[in-house]
Amino acid sequence: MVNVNGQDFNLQLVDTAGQDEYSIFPQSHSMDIHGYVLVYSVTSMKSFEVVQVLHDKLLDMVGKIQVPTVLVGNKKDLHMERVIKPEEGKKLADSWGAAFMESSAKENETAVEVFKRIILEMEKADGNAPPEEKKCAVM
Ligand SMILES: Nc1nc2c(ncn2[C@@H]2O[C@H](COP(=O)(O)OP(=O)(O)OP(=O)(O)O)[C@@H](O)[C@H]2O)c(=O)[nH]1
Repeated sequence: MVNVNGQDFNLQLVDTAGQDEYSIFPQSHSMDIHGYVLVYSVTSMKSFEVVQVLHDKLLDMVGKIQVPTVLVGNKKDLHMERVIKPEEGKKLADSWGAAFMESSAKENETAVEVFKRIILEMEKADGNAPPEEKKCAVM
């Protein structure tokens, strides 16, 4: 349960644990997903490339030019190992019309913030529909 602007949202999360950019989407094709959180590591160029492939695939899959998405650069605590600048992440997110933030799994706060941001993105896409149906699925 996440509270955004005084309203409670029941979030159902679908994790893609262990899948890569080649295997990820066919299995989840039929699921009712409202928003996507795409996470890369600021310490890995490869992961930054992978989220771009994933984003292309997911647009193909849903057949839309834009879906509610938050791009997250994780591991921002690893200052010495950083290879992707915040501006690069922001630029990519802007090109998708997505929200962008950096996070660290070591900070609870930023983890909660990710879920608040995706709810806001889903609400935006929904044109701030009336609050009858507030069940969301996030992948
Ligand atoms: N320092 C630091 N380490 C992190 C952070 N997030 C994840 N890790 C570490 O990175 C490793 C991989 O994390 P996972 O959560 O398994 O990554 P994943 O991409 O979900 O992996 P799969 O579920 O197998 O796809 C673990 O050792 C985590 O402890 C972070 O924000 N900071």
